[in-house]
Amino acid sequence: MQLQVALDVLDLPSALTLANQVSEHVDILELGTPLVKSAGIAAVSAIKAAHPDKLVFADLKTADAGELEAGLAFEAGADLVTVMGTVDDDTIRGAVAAGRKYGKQVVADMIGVVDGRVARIREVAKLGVSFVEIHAGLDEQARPGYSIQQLLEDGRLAGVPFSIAGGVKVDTIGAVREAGAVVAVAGGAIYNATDPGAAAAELKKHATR
Ligand SMILES: O=C(CO)[C@H](O)[C@H](O)COP(=O)(O)O
Repeated sequence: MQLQVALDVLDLPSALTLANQVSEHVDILELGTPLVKSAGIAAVSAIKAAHPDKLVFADLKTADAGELEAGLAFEAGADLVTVMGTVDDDTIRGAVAAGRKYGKQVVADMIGVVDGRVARIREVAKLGVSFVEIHAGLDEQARPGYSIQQLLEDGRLAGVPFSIAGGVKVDTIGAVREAGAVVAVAGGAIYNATDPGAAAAELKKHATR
């Protein structure tokens, strides 16, 4: 299973610093949505230039004009982009068309889908995305009683390639791997750590065990 770090910081210098601290332990460097909104699409080019050996993931969370937005990120150097799993199928198809044009990958982000999630995961998988991100966002995670377990259960049931995002930590990443995820996404568990490099190394150990 690959490990993806979400660089959920708000400016490019902080993102470059964090990427330098963790890159040797991760497979995918994700520019979080707030970073792209704050620093712009040029931040994708800067991270790719600093880490050409890593996959760069632009978490655009595109909701419309899929081909146009995905194309912007691919043109800037992204290897993967996200499109929302809830949006019009043609938006997802458009992003996939851009992926084919650039030889890059599109990921459908299922944030906000709870009821009927397995059925929608199977539908979007048929639209040509590389994998589906089963995701509980930061707001959902903040609610009392949140557990990552339902994400894992839906991943097992869906029967298509999936990643998991939603507060992945050292004590849950083993279960993410056992559920069959192709990628585990970790943001807070890395960027909130006193030593982000050590935190990423520990997660990577559990991701590949
Ligand atoms: O996309 C995101 C929020 O929308 C985050 O980047 C993703 O949830 C990973 O961060 P964390 O591990 O802190 O949940």
